[in-house]
This record gives sequence, C-alpha cells and structure tokens, in this order.
Amino acid sequence: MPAPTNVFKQRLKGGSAQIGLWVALANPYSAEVVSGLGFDWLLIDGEHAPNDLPLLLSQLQAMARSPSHPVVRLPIGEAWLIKQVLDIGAQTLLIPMVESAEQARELVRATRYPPHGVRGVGAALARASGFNQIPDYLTTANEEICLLVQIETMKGLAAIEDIAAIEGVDGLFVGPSDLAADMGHLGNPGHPDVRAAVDDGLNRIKASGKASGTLATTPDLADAVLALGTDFVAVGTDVSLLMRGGAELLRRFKPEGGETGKGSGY
Ligand SMILES: O=C(O)C(=O)C[C@H](O)[C@@H](O)CO
Repeated sequence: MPAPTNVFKQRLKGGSAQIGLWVALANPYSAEVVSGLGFDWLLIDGEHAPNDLPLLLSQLQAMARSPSHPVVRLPIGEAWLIKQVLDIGAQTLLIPMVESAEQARELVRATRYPPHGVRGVGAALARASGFNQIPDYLTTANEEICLLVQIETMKGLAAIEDIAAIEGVDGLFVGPSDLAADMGHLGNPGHPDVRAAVDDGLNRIKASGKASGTLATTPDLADAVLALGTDFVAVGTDVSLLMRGGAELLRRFKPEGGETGKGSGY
C-alpha cells in the first residue's frame, strides 16, 4: 500500500486551471466550513496567518474528508520545518521567497527521503504514514510530494528559468504583494509595472513547462491571469470574504457605517 496519491499534483499536469482559496483564519472550524465549498485547492497560510504546527495539523484534519486539496504555505523554507509539516500529512507545500536554483534544489532535497534528499525518517510516528499503517510509505512518499515555490522578488523573477529547471520543483507561484514591495510599489500590487511583471513571470513559468500559479484578489485579476493559462490560481481569501461580506451586510442596515467601521482602516 503506497503513500496517498497527490491528486492536485496530477491535476496540475492535466491542463485545467485549479481554482483555490486562501485560508488564513487559522481555525479548524472555519477551515472545515470552506472545505465544503468545492474549491480545487485550499492554501493554509503558515506565513501570514497565526498558524503553528498544531493548528496546521488541526486544519489538515478538518479538511480530510473534502476533495479540496490542502496546500500548506510555510513561513520559511527550512528543512526542519518541511520535515515536520510533511510528517503531519501535508503533501503539497508552498515555500515563500525563493530566489535561486540552488535554493530550490535544497528545498527539493528537504522534501525527499534519502538517497534523493535529507528528509528525516519519522514515519513510525507520523500522520502522513497513517501512523505507520501504510507499509510502503517510505518508498513511495517522494513521488507524491508537490513542491511549489514563490517568486516574489526581482531576483526571483530573474531566476525563473533556472528555478523551473530544477527537478522536483512542480510549480512556481508569483506573489504579487511582495513583488510589488520589492519593485518599490509597496501596497500596490495593481500597479501597471507590477501587473506586467506578474504576467511576464507567469508566461515564462508556463513556457518552462512547470505549473504557474498566483493569487488574484479580484475577479477581474483572476480572469486576466486565467486567460494566460495559469495553472493554479487562488481567487480570494477567507479573511476578505468575511470582512467584505460583513461590511456589506452592515451597510444594508447602517448606511452611515458602524462605530468600528469609522476610520477603522479596513
Ligand atoms: O506576495 C504575495 O502576494 C503573496 O505571497 C500572497 C500574500 O502573502 C497573501 O497573504 C495575500 O496578501
């Protein structure tokens, strides 16, 4: 009996865009709620949401019955953390701030058991192996890992082809917010120069043969990047859905806005 099949990794090669949702409420209850919506993938954000390892685990467990594939974003691409997140059962990782082929190569090695990498062997204790109930986990796990790396600086943009050429990198995700910051447009990912850089990056990733991905925070932006043939696109976040939906509901009954809404800056 092998490691669980990573259907998201398979679907990335299938040619149909995978539509995702950013999950940043850091709560297994809300994670289970959105896991029933039907998104192809759900990004559990370990970088900008207050998620520690136990919370990441509880959200993976909450999503377990859903066909939506969980993608876990780490706060940083370090082998010790990759080991822990893989052991709790994540099979698809998104690693931020990748800027070189060498960095990508080390990330691949961190996701692989020897001799192809340096992932520590703890399957006997791990949820990933069904707590050792999957007899062939160790010898089949490598193939079911999907590694997605973030391109979100000018240096990363310049290295796209080199990073995409690394075996074991399955997809490259262009991060508009951090790229905007690095380009001198902090807080303005919609700046024409940033939009052009994002689209150029996505096109080059696509041309490299690896899966291309990004986050589009408006339907129009999502339509634009999907028109490029982008393979995995997050089209919103749970936090913004809650905030926008709540603000709209409040305006219905308090057009002047609530006390907390005045100058709240949201
Ligand atoms: O740089 C980006 O954009 C991303 O990596 C996505 C953001 O981090 C996400 O938190 C939405 O703002």
